[in-house]
Amino acid sequence: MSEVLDVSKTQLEGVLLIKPLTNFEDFRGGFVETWHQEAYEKAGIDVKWVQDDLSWSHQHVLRGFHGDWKTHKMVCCPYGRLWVVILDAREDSPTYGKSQGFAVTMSNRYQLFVPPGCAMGHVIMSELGMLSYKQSQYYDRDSQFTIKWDDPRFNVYWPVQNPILSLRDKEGI
Ligand SMILES: Cc1cn([C@H]2C[C@H](O)[C@@H](COP(=O)(O)OP(=O)(O)O[C@H]3O[C@H](C)C(=O)[C@H](O)[C@H]3O)O2)c(=O)[nH]c1=O
Repeated sequence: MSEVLDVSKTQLEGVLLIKPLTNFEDFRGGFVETWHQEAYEKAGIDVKWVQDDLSWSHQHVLRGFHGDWKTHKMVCCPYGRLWVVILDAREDSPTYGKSQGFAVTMSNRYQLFVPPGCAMGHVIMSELGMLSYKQSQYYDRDSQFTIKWDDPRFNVYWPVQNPILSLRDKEGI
């Protein structure tokens, strides 16, 4: 049975920070539940996930910002240390244009619940970093939007100034 979730609001409308309390560690290693339907429902998070993803990157790789208008995401870091930034791209949101960064790491086990219309970017702070995220919609590249990591309109803080980027992220296309 899962422990009670520690769910807190963030500076961004609808984005939640979750600190799973099943942080079990012993001399062998550790264990954490990353989803428990009943416990998350009790915490007000009731989403049917249809896809689970793992993305791994080398130090200072930055992926994003990417988002779409339909998909909820549940994000965590199974390995390494990430700096994850969520940017509210919803023009009708009270926090439109605002961003918030989070250290999401294997050791803190933090999860982020990200609603549609919020773009996500992350940069790897460890030698190797893995992002794991659940999606409520199947991947559809054509329905995604991209915002440049350093778009001057949003003045986002990043702990890395010269990240390693894909062409898509370099061009913001
Ligand atoms: C997202 C996704 C990608 N792919 C394939 C498509 C490409 O052949 C390859 C890499 O895709 P892409 O370069 O778009 O991946 P990222 O730039 O890391 O972006 C993706 O992963 C970061 C972490 C995000 O946060 C984005 O939401 C997501 O778009 O994986 C799939 O087959 N299924 C998928 O759900």
